[in-house]
Amino acid sequence: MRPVGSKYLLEEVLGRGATGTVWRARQREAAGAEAAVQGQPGETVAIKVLKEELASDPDIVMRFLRERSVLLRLTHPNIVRTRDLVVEGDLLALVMDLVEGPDLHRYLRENGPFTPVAAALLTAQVADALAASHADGVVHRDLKPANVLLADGDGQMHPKLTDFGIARLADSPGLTRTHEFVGTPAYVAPESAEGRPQTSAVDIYGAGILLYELVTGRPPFGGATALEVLHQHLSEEPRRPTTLPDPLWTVIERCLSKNPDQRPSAENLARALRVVASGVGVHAAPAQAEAALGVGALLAPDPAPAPVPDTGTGAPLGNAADATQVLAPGGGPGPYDPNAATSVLPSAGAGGNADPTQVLPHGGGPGGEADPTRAMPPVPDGPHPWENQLRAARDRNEQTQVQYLDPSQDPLRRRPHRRPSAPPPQQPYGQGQYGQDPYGQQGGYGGQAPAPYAPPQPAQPPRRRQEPQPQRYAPPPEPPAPRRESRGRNPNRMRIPGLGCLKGCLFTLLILVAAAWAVWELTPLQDWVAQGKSFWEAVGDWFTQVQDWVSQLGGSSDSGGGAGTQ
Ligand SMILES: Nc1ncnc2c1ncn2[C@@H]1O[C@H](COP(=O)(O)OP(=O)(O)OP(=O)(O)O)[C@@H](O)[C@H]1O
Repeated sequence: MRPVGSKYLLEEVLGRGATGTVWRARQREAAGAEAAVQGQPGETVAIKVLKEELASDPDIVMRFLRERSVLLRLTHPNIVRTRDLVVEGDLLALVMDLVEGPDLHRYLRENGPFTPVAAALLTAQVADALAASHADGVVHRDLKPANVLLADGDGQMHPKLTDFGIARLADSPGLTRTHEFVGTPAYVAPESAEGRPQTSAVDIYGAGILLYELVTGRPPFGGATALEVLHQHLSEEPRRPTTLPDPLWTVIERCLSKNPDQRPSAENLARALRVVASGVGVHAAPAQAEAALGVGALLAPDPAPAPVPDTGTGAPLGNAADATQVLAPGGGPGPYDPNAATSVLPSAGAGGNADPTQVLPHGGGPGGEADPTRAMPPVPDGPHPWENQLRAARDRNEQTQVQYLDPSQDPLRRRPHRRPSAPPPQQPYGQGQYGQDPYGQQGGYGGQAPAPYAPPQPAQPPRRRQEPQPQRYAPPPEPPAPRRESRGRNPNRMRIPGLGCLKGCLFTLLILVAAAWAVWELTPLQDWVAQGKSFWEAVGDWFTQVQDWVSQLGGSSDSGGGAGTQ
């Protein structure tokens, strides 16, 4: 067991991230007055011991100490409380409340996507945490499922947001100067990816991605390389899962607005998500369903987002998802592994020779010598290589001519097998699965299919109130394809020539006989013609007469012939 300061003993590793290792630890004695929570001897805590590279960077140590008061005062039921910060020699550690329970990334991986109601309620609590921190001027910038711990209590799981301090450490002047980023493309907001100024709106974007991932099992943007993913954040719209309730999609779309000024505040997001959760469930009353459909009205753009200081010129990619990303120096995109852990994105530093294996600046400039300029404030030195790479990628995209193509002229669309299959009919909201487990998991690991929705409530959900929706390109409707007439083929493939005709003749004969019988029996005809004989007797007589007549004809012709020859 290793001591941390004089107050804590590390017992067992709980997990490792890109910025450090988290330990289960025990308190030896009550912490000093500077700690937010003094604690009791024997109490169990979690301690994140930051990597040596961080701990040995004077900038980071300074920032760590400067942020102490901010981190220690951040208290909220949905935020993992930081109890103490320890700086000792080369050791930098955050003492936190120990959360017994998995993180959301692991939970999602093991249990599959959530129902819309459960996802909305869980994200609402994350938004509560963001609202509290934003009100305090703290922007997380590293929102991702791995940073949401699920505390187990009363058979329910309470999401708790953690790692608040880490993104702030990444703001270290040392980091910005050497152009190294801690972050993961899957959760990065477009403005962060472009190195534009960041505000609390980056957390709202992260919450939108998290919500999308909760209901589908994966974040909306993926790709073979980190650059590809970042590019999608900048220019692609997320694909809507077909069975997602309209109100939930409205929330996701607003959070994922490319323009940060269009995103709602965390407080409004939390409120909107609760309205959605109560309006799309199976037990929703008509008024609740109506309110959910009008959720867009609650998602007005945040008029005063909290600014993130010192961002805007090659700012760190503060948002990280669940993928460790290393971009090769010189801008070449490294391999993108969306299932790895948190990200460190070194890029070409001065001279373009950043070490892609280096997690964070170590000791100073290349070569490891201490950098004498380190204590100085960051100097913005032109656009960050990331910006250049992304702009170049975007320019390439813009050069691609996108022309309107008449769908009837589109050879692919005309091929029936290429026509996209008609989307399944949108089912009414309300999934009765919430409550199956604490968070209404849908089951099926990583399943892309969102939860099937229960049949409508007795009352039909009222019509959607018209919301000003962002304009999206909608291709002109295709002319309906002519219906193919069924050829009505007999499944019996053997064909007998003339069989159809013969059947027709026999059928006609049968009808004639039946008609004749009916006329004979039902009219006085039999009395007039055959002295009351029945139909069949009369027919038999006629048949005999015809037979006699034919044989007489034959006999007379024979006798005639014989006379001639005599
Ligand atoms: N307060 C805590 N209580 C219990 N477990 C924790 C606590 N904080 C973190 N953990 C666990 O420790 C592990 C590592 O955490 P850490 O924050 O280092 O990982 P990460 O979020 O994947 O990486 P990063 O450093 O990039 O944020 C995670 O699996 C997490 O569940």
